[in-house]
Amino acid sequence: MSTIDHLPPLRSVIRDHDLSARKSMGQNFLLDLNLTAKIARQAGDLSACDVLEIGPGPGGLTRGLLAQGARRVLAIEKDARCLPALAEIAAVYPGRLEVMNGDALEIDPLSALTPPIRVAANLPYNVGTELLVRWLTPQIWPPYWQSLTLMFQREVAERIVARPGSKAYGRLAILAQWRADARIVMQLPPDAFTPPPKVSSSVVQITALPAPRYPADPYVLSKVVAMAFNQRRKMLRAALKGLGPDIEDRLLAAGIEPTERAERVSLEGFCALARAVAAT
Ligand SMILES: C[S@@+](CC[C@H](N)C(=O)[O-])C[C@H]1O[C@@H](n2cnc3c(N)ncnc32)[C@H](O)[C@@H]1O
Repeated sequence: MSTIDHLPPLRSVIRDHDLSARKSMGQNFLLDLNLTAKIARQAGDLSACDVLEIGPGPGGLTRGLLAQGARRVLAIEKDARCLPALAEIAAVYPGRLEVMNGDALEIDPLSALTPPIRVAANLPYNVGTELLVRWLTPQIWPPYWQSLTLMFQREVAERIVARPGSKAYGRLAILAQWRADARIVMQLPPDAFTPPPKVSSSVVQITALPAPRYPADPYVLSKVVAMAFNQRRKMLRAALKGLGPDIEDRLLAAGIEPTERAERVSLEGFCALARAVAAT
């Protein structure tokens, strides 16, 4: 049986290329091409975009992104065993799929991409959060990406879209929602993957805003938020005392009670605090 792109079904690809899943590589493959097509559609209009994909594996999502009309896909895959399968996809989409073999934590793909850029990935769970934090804390505005369409374990997805007052609210929510709209667009049970992971998964759609929601220096905001949530049970005047002896005045200038705890402070409040700290 062949699919719409005239490539073999993913089970055959895995068998023919001997791609037995490796836990050490965070390999939980999506073999249902209807599902990967659905995730690719969540990424929006790809026709004018370069798409960065991390961890294409046997290429299910890659095929979805290309069939969806992506101008070009740059895929970074650590496991060299996947390269022949990906080369077969590249042959069906001439000039539109480039694969880099290596660790996404060590490769900076920016110079190889032409804006507008979207990122789409069924991320290896062991590196997903670290990659997201990097994408959320670039040195420049606007971010180099228009959108991030990313699979995470459900608990991490909930941290990205969390609101103040919830246990999930923290650094990920603030960094994501400061510069983007973030929402969960799909939920996937473990048995959607081969092999099934222990946890459920969610696809998060993070769409860059034309400008940050509130003014703040990204470095200062990042630092303040990291410190505040590092000791999330402490009052802010204690958690942030490393920012200087006058931290209580800074908190008050931002309209925040020094006895407040980080998880009850809104995004707007943290941006005001970043401005008050930067004014030192
Ligand atoms: C959860 S699987 C997803 C595979 C495929 N995209 C799919 O949806 O079926 C994660 C993929 O990321 C790759 N990977 C793991 N760590 C990586 C890293 N540090 N850099 C790049 N790829 C990595 C794995 O080899 C695997 O192919």
